[in-house]
Amino acid sequence: MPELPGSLPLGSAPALTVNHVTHAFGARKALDDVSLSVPTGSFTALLGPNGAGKTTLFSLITRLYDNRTGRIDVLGHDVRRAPAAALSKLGVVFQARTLDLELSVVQNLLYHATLHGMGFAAGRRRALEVLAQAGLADRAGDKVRRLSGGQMRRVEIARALMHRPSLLLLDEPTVGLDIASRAALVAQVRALVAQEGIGVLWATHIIEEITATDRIVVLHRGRIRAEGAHDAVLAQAGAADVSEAFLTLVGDGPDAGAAA
Ligand SMILES: Nc1ncnc2c1ncn2[C@@H]1O[C@H](COP(=O)(O)OP(=O)(O)OP(=O)(O)O)[C@@H](O)[C@H]1O
Repeated sequence: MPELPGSLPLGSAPALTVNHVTHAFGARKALDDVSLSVPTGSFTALLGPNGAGKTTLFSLITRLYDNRTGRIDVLGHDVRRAPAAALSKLGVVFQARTLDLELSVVQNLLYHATLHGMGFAAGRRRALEVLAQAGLADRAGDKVRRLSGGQMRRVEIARALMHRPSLLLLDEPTVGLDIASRAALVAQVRALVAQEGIGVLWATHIIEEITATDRIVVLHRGRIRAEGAHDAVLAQAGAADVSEAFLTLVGDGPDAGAAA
């Protein structure tokens, strides 16, 4: 079978499928019958305003919360029935920073490698590889505390890639970064999609981060308002650009949430 650059076989399962998932906190539904997919080799932007349900969705995919309705598959593995197989294919960068500031960059990565059952030598080799990919090979021995915010984010992405996941989730990774750091981060992740064929779900409310080759999922008040290729979402919203589509789909006007 032909292979994508990241050695994912063509025709393999999507990196992520979410089918009819609902999640409530008390009486409030944070997610309401949500279905979406992230093909391998795609950059899928999950676009939603504050409170849309993006973090709740990530918490269900990563099994911080248990999905009691519907089904979530990572590369064809049901996260409920086969959590070990599903989580082994999943890399995550959470909204809050989770590096140990007092350890070196490479120590942070090796800690993650150990959690994934990698031996020391293999872990070290892979750490240097992902740091080189992230343009941070020369910072491997530095304490994380000495890095800039943008560099820390890039280390977190490198760490998430240590175990060669097929799906990478990033929850508003550019929050608090300046424009140059934001651009470097987006470029790093787009290169991964192009070169390694992984699927990326990138949660954001920053429209400038989205390009015409992306897939877009618009989430608002826990419901999917649109999903598809960039141009298809614009056509569905009758919009000339993503900003206009976003306002039409999540605004408070008469057309808001027409798909709901
Ligand atoms: N632990 C919780 N307990 C109660 N309600 C919650 C909890 N977590 C989230 N919610 C509610 O669920 C809804 C979705 O929140 P969520 O954090 O998933 O949205 P979000 O799209 O990630 O927002 P943001 O962009 O602000 O991070 C909101 O109404 C929020 O108040």
